[in-house]
Amino acid sequence: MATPMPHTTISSQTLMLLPHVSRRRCGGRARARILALTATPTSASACSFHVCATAARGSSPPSLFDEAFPYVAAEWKTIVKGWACAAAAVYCLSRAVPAAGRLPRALAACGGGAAEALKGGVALAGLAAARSAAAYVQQALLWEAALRAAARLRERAFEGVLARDLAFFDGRGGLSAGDIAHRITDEADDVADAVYSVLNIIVPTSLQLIAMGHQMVIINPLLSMVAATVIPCMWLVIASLGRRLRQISKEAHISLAMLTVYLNDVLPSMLTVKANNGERKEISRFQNLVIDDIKNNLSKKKMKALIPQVVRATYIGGLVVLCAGSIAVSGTSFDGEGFLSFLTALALAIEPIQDFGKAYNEYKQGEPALDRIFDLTRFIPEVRDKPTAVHLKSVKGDIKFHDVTFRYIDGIPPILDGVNLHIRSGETIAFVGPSGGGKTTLAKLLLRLYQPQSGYILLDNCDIRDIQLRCLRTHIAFVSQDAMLFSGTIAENIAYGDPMGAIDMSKVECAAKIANAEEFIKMLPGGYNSYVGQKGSSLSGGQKQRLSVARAIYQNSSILILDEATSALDSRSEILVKEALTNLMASHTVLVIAHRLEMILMADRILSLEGGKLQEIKKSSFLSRYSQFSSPQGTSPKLGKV
Ligand SMILES: Nc1ncnc2c1ncn2[C@@H]1O[C@H](COP(=O)(O)OP(=O)(O)OP(=O)(O)O)[C@@H](O)[C@H]1O
Repeated sequence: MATPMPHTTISSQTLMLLPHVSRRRCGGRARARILALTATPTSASACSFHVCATAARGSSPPSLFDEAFPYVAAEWKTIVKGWACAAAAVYCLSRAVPAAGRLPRALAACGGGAAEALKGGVALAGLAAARSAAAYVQQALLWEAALRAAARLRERAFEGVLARDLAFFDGRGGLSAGDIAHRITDEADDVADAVYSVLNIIVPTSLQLIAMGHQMVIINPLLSMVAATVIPCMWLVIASLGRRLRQISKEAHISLAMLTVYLNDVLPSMLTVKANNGERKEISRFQNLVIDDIKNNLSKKKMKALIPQVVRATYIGGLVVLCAGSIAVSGTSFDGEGFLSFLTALALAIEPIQDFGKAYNEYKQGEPALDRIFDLTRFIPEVRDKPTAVHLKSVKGDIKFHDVTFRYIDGIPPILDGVNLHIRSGETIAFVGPSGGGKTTLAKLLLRLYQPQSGYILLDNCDIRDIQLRCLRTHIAFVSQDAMLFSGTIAENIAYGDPMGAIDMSKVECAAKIANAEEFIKMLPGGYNSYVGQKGSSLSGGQKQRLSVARAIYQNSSILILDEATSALDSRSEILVKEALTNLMASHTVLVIAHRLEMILMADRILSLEGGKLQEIKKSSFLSRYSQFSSPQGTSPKLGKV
């Protein structure tokens, strides 16, 4: 007998798509709340390993820089090419500085040496053009690296979200779907901006600063020292304003995130809004959020506008100091040509200093976004694969629950209280009981969407914790009450279990036929290629349900769970689907959670789940107990929550 053990991997198979309503630029939410999250990688990427290894060691969490480094380092080839272009651009610039200083003399000598002046001008123009071209390629390459790094991070974050336990999506994870979508879309863009700025300052800006500083020192060391006093002043100003900008940016991020979350909530609920005349109320809620957003965003924009002005003012102040310095040293061998070259070099040195400031600010703005994205990946799921988990090629469908006790939240009575159950291979079991009795929960435990607090479940005498999650869920087809469909075509929805682009159309058509969906599909203009709209919004409840049944049939699993799978069907459709299910029941282990008498009577055994306890009901006593529900027309009566 298998014993309860901790588990190991992840499957995203059963997770629903996150609604995506997103806008550019959003960021922080209360950090304390976010830090409650945790995550583990599904892929063996270097980045994932790094984070997990640290988590496993129980050491202090890695710094943001450490976490982000592998994503950026993966783009090293593009970065090196970009930096090589930067070096070329700086080389052109350093050649242009003395050439600029010589130009006035060449122009003054125009009368006697026009060719000389032309040569100097052409050389300068050539250097400027070469510098522009190199700078352009440098920026394009560094942007490519930054965007690719952000895309990797985005993928990793989504992977992390899919690896989360289902409980995270039940609202106990502390994050709404809108917030998650926002982090993965908009905030990843903020991270790209920050990465670009940092890449840009590491080499191009530093090189330019060093090259121009070098030029200045060659021309006039004393004056260079005077000029150098301007740099720390500017840097102090930039740093202090940057800290303030980070705080303001965080507030702006929060207000924009709240707006996104709100839209994610309200847009999919339009039916309820309209049916309840909620439009005015929603407009005023939206306006309040917009006002908040404007206030915070405006503060951020003002600060961003203020910083260059302050930097410029410091720069001009510095130049005044420099002029005074130049007067003080006028007795030295500082000629006009040297002075012009010096000023050119100084002007070109100021540019990278300003870039340092901009990059610092960009990084400060991107920091909260980076933190929030990594928060999606910092966790270890409760339900995961053991390293020794096995893959079962096929299963017979023999299921045993041993003393299974489960509650969603600590401190409340268990939903399942020491449940023991043996379902033999090929059996059909109907689960009945009051609403909220725990029927769906029982099915979810079999799928390992949650972890029982005690007891264990065996599939073909193998503890389901010892079976790879992907494998387990491949052998169990689940038709949920919600008949969840995804944006996409009918064929894509039926063949959801297959990888993208690997749809077996003959299998799709066959599944649709068995599920009695073929008739309505053929009436659609695009047939199997018709789009179903967001969450299948263009289809009726019964049509969605038939597609869900078709999806389960397509999966061709040994175990079929039908959770009120026919509740939205009319009696004619129900009869047809019932016939199809009768055929499937002959060759599958079927768990039916049903409220319709006919569906219940199709089962070999009827089990009632109430107060956490399972009890078998004989068909005869079940029939006599509920005979009052029999429909006069002979169609399947709905029992309600029995
Ligand atoms: N994700 C969840 N988090 C917390 N409690 C939950 C969650 N899902 C279900 N519950 C609670 O667990 C209990 C059992 O729910 P379950 O969906 O299993 O009942 P059910 O018998 O299938 O009900 P119904 O027949 O109405 O579908 C209910 O009280 C429900 O409120």
